[in-house]
Parts: sequence; C-alpha cells; structure tokens
Amino acid sequence: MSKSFTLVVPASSANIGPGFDVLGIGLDLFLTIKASVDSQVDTSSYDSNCHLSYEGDNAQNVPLEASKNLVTNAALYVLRCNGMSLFPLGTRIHVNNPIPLGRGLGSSAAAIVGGIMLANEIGGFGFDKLRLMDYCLMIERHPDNIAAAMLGGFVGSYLNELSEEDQLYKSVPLEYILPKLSTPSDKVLSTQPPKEIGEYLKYDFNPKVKCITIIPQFELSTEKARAVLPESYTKPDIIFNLQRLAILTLALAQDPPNHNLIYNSMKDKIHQPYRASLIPGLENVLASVTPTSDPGLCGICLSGAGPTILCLATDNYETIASKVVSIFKESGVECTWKVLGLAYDGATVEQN
Ligand SMILES: Nc1ncnc2c1ncn2[C@@H]1O[C@H](COP(=O)(O)OP(=O)(O)O)[C@@H](O)[C@H]1O
Ligand SMILES: N[C@@H](CCOP(=O)(O)O)C(=O)O
Repeated sequence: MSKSFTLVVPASSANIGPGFDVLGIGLDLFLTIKASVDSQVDTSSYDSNCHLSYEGDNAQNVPLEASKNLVTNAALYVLRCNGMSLFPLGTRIHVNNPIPLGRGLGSSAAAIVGGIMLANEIGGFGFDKLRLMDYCLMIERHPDNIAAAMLGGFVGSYLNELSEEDQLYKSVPLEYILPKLSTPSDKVLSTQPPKEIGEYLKYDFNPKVKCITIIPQFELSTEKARAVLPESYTKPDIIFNLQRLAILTLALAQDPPNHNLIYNSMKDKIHQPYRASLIPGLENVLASVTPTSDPGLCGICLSGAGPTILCLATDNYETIASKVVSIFKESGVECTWKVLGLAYDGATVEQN
C-alpha cells in the first residue's frame, strides 16, 4: 500500500487588539508538510515508525524524533485516540516551515493543525474540519489562531460550555494528551475529545487592508506571555475591550476602510499592557504609530502573544514598517518585516 499527500497550513495573527483569545487572521505564509506512506519502505528503526525531516525556521533546534516534535506528536494523539498506537510502517514526513517560532505568528497553531490533519489522512479517518478543531483544541486551548489556521480568513470563535463529564476531558493536563512514548497508555488516550468544543464564524475582511508584520529577532513563548496576565480584570477594562471588539469586526469589512475607526477599535486593555514588560519598546511603538502620523495605517497591535507587531494598512507599508523597526532599535531590538495578505482557505490537503 502506498499514498502521498501535501498539507499546507497558514500562519496566523491572533487577538487583533481587543479580541483576546477570540479573533484570528490566517496569513499567507505557509507551513508545508509532505507525507508519504509506503509499506515497502522499512522505517521501523525510527521513533514511532516515522522518518521525519525539517527545513525552515530554527532548524537546528527542532526535534526530529516523532514523539518529541509538535507536528508528529499532535498526529500521534489523533492516531492513538482512533486505535493506532504508532505511524504505519513506511511513514516519511518532510516539514518546510517559514513561520518564525515563538514570535506570535501562530507557528504552534499551524504545527498542531498540520499534525492533526496529517493523522486524519494517514489513518483515513475522514473527520471534517469542525471535528478536527476539537482535536486541536485539546492541545492548544485557545481557539483564535487554531481557527484561523484551520479555517482561514478573519475568524471569531468562542468555546462552548461543556458538560461536566466533557469538562473533565478538556481539563486533562497536556502531558497526558501528548505523552512521551515511554508513558504507559492511559484511559485518556483511547478517549475521543469532547464534540463541538468551540464555534467559529468567518467575517468579511476588506482586501485593500494588508497585514504588515514587524518581527523582533527574539522568541517569546506564548506560555510565558500568558503567565504575566492577571486572573481578573476591572469592569471598565472589560467594557473597553468589548465595545471595541463589536465595532472592529464590522469596521474591517467596510469599503472604503475608516482608518481612524479601525485604529481606535484595535486598542486593548486586556493583554498588551501586561505583556509590555516582556517586550522592550512595545509601549513606545503602540503610542507612536497612528493614522495621523503615518498615513495609510489602519491599526496597530501585538500579533498573538508577541513579540511581533501587526500593522493593518492600505498604503505606505515600507514607511510604516521602517518606523516600527527604528523604534524597536532604540530599545536594542532588531526586527525583520513582511507584508502579508490573508490566507482565505485555511489548511488544505492535496493528494499527490
Ligand atoms: N513546525 C514546527 N515543528 C516543530 N515544533 C514547532 C513547529 N512550530 C512550532 N513549534 C513549537 O511551538 C513553539 C512555539 O509556540 P508558541 O510559544 O505558541 O509561539 P508561536 O505559536 O507564537 O510561534 C516552538 O518553540 C516549538 O516548540
Ligand atoms: N490569544 C493567544 C494567542 C497566542 O498566539 P501566538 O501566535 O502567540 O501563539 C494569546 O494572546 O495568548
């Protein structure tokens, strides 16, 4: 038996200012996974029967053992939930990843979505994208960039209130979801994830608005950037974000775009102020780049958990990016930048 296919999964920018853990945009920068299974090829000497290779960002530090790599480990989780403890003999996987790791551009979401889809194809399970989202959300437990990577475009999400029994499975620690091979198999592994963990809706997005991503040359793990957030918020701060969120989702679809409206509705009091302590220059960047000082700018925010800055703009991309780069430089932070459009289709699979 032999088959081969290619998965393509977009990067993403989550939050978009006030939509913490809610909004995400799929970006046209793609993780590609080429997979083949050929039972004539002996891969039994490789971890979990899987010959894994990787090219792209941070290649020297990405593990090539299938049970330690995020893409293949996510795939193993789905295989194990569905009665396959390892990859089939003859599995070869090549990952090409231009999405910078740990920068707030959804590299982990793309890796998880890619891994979950990889298992769906290898196992021939036939799960649709909505069911695959349940598997993804057992691993990365905020839906914003998982939804953008899987579904594409500009997406809003919420998590359903689960039944008490399902809540138990949803709160299983990640080490049981993604176990090392040596971990004895556990009841959880033979248990499917709860159904319909979240709901997702794609919004219109004016294609004249482009995404300038200014990417600092240091990594900030999402885990660390979540750890600085408070457990509770004041009523005025919550209302501040909710009011802007309601306007922003429609403002980004309007034609012509209203730059000032988008700019003001992309302000946030829930995550950015707390993360400034981890990102030198962030406060200055957010305060200094406006539609008045920088014509063409529609809005500016932290991309995901940072440190990347997302500027939405209709014009003057290079001028805007250069200004952000130079403000970061004053704080000793070097950056690169890219102008990206939306990835409307989300994750795709093509049989070769
Ligand atoms: N293609 C990939 N292959 C293996 N591991 C990956 C891949 N993409 C992301 N990761 C893992 O996810 C981590 C980054 O996740 P995270 O801290 O959530 O940042 P972000 O998702 O914003 O890039 C990386 O350090 C790496 O461990
Ligand atoms: N809502 C999350 C989004 C994290 O995105 P990432 O691209 O940084 O992984 C958060 O802000 O923590």
